[in-house]
Amino acid sequence: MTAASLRVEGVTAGYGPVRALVDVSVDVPDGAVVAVLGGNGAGKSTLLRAVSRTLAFHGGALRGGSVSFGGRRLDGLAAAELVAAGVVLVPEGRQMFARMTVADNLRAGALGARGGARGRARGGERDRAWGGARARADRRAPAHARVHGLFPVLRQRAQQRAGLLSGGEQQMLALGRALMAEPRLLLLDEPTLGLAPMAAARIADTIREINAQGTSVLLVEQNAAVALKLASSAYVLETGRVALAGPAAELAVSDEVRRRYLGVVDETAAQDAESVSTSVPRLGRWPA
Ligand SMILES: Nc1ncnc2c1ncn2[C@@H]1O[C@H](COP(=O)(O)OP(=O)(O)OP(=O)(O)O)[C@@H](O)[C@H]1O
Repeated sequence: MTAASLRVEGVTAGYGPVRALVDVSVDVPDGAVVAVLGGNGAGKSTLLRAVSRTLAFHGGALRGGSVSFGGRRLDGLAAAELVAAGVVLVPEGRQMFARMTVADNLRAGALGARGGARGRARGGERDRAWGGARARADRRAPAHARVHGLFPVLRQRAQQRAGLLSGGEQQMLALGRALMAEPRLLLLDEPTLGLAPMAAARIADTIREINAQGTSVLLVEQNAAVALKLASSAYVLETGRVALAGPAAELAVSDEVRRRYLGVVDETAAQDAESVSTSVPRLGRWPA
């Protein structure tokens, strides 16, 4: 295993009586984009929670297996320690501080594992702590420069409340905030969900660029066509188990993936249907 590869081995996890993952193994080689596909409830978010040590926040627990990054076991760490280890989750729904400015959201991302600056402190004490934290965050000039280079709009909107950004801009802020912690591995949960096609394409391009700059990515994405284009390898989860895995280019042409996740109509059925109507769509709702 190289310095920054992720290895999920035989992970079983669930919520109370619900078994959401069963004996799941996933590898993200250093520098790779790896996609996880699957229908609703297949266990994709649970996998990211198992890696990011956030299962407990959702009432879940890891019940077996191990997760390691760069040879270091992650399953004994607290969620906050993950950031220091170089692993940062961008959760589904972006979850920014809507009433804080864009600039302060980015600063919050830089705090990461240092933690506590806004934690237990109150009133003036909290303001002083946050002031110190802001100053520390502002020293992260290379991370700031990288984020503003990727997302010039975040510099233009620096003093605007995050809640006023468009959906696409909020996703940029969520990615930017994660990058402020200078991660070696990003865990992305549905980054294009709910975005218009142009905004989704923009986010996909940015993920490619972030990866080209040296950050590995484990990508959960409902848009299978986008995910398979970005990724070098992919895993398909079905009811908590790995049903298919392999190079993304191979999965993209596999009949099962095409039918179930790329919305491609079965050839024979399509030909039968075409004999009745010439307007049968060969491709479903996912844009290429
Ligand atoms: N907080 C929770 N408490 C109880 N059960 C949960 C919780 N979160 C997820 N589950 C269950 O765990 C299973 C896997 O869910 P998970 O959210 O990981 O799937 P998913 O592939 O990400 O699906 P989706 O795309 O719908 O989010 C499902 O049966 C789901 O109902």
